[in-house]
Amino acid sequence: MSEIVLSNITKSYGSHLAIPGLDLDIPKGSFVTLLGPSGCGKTTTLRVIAGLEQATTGEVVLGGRTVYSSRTGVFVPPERRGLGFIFQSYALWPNMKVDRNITLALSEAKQPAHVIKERLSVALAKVQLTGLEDRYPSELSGGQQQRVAVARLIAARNAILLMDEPLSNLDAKLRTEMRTELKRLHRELQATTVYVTHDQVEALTMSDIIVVMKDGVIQQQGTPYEIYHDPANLFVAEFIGDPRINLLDGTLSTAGGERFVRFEETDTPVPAGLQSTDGPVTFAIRPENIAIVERPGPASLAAEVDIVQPTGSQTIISLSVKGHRITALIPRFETTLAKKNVWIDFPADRLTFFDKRSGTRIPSAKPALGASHAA
Ligand SMILES: Nc1ncnc2c1ncn2[C@@H]1O[C@H](COP(=O)(O)OP(=O)(O)OP(=O)(O)O)[C@@H](O)[C@H]1O
Repeated sequence: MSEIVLSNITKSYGSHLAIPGLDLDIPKGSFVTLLGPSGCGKTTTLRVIAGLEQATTGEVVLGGRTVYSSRTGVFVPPERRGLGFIFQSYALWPNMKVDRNITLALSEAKQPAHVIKERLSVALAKVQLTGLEDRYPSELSGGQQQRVAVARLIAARNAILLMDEPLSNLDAKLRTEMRTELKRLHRELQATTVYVTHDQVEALTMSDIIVVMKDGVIQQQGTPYEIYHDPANLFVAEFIGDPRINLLDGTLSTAGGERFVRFEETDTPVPAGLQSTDGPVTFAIRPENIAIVERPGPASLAAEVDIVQPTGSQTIISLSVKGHRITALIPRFETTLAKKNVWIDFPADRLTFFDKRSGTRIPSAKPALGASHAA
């Protein structure tokens, strides 16, 4: 069942059309992330759902209730939409202590005192702030302030939670911890959550569904697996993944009933059923799918290792193949390969093909990668 439905939403700021026409259907209880580069319209979309921004045209339905319709003139203000939100700045009241910050909405909603007390103590315990309820926000660290904002969401028990880059002000370690906390929070509250970020790791680690946006237009909507392994176009392929996906120009050809992609005079088999005629094509391979081999096979390419960057459990290897820069990622700590000549293979079932002109993914009969997805 859908909890949030946006239909044909447009949003203009003066003559600037930030959202040219957006349809989005968010299932009840899901964690959906709006992901994209700065200025792609993520925050605007979230603010339209919240009612902090009024769309120029379209319709917003929350939990079956129309809260905005340009056709009928309905506009329900944010405080009556039954939402909880956390924004980049945690928006705590500086003049109120932690307990009041957490329970303000409950007392305004005239909840009985015993309910407020119980929800406060549960929320404080969940974010591990018990004992700090008498402090003012200025007496807390950034991470603790963040957790107060989370505690407020826990206490409010809204059916819909909206979060706009809530972790962006935190240091890397705390961000990783809070990611886990927010994911746990979502599992426990089962609230429909819309999360805005430009950080692909946050999107991949936390979401049920990722919506990738560019210039106010949805490029792809899918599970993290689909977005990572089956990008709909070159924009999505390049935006997701660190180190970035390798994009190469080749030529599709057919010989003896077999299909190949020719790249630097080497023919690599392509996935079965690739729906494209012979000719120029862009193909992509993720760094972790490049095989560095000791003995060349018929489709191996000679490469020179340029830079080797161990990151701990993995090593990023920058290679050069006849002047083309190619990045490989190997699952171990490696320091001995620098400046060596090696061979690399592109496994056929790991190649993704894109139309050179439109940048759209070319479908194939490629089987799903890896069994872990199905598990
Ligand atoms: N109040 C405003 N007045 C004019 N233009 C605006 C306003 N708010 C947003 N925009 C424009 O609308 C577009 C979408 O902005 P939005 O803030 O939604 O992007 P975003 O993807 O959330 O970016 P960021 O990651 O930088 O926050 C941008 O081009 C932005 O400049």
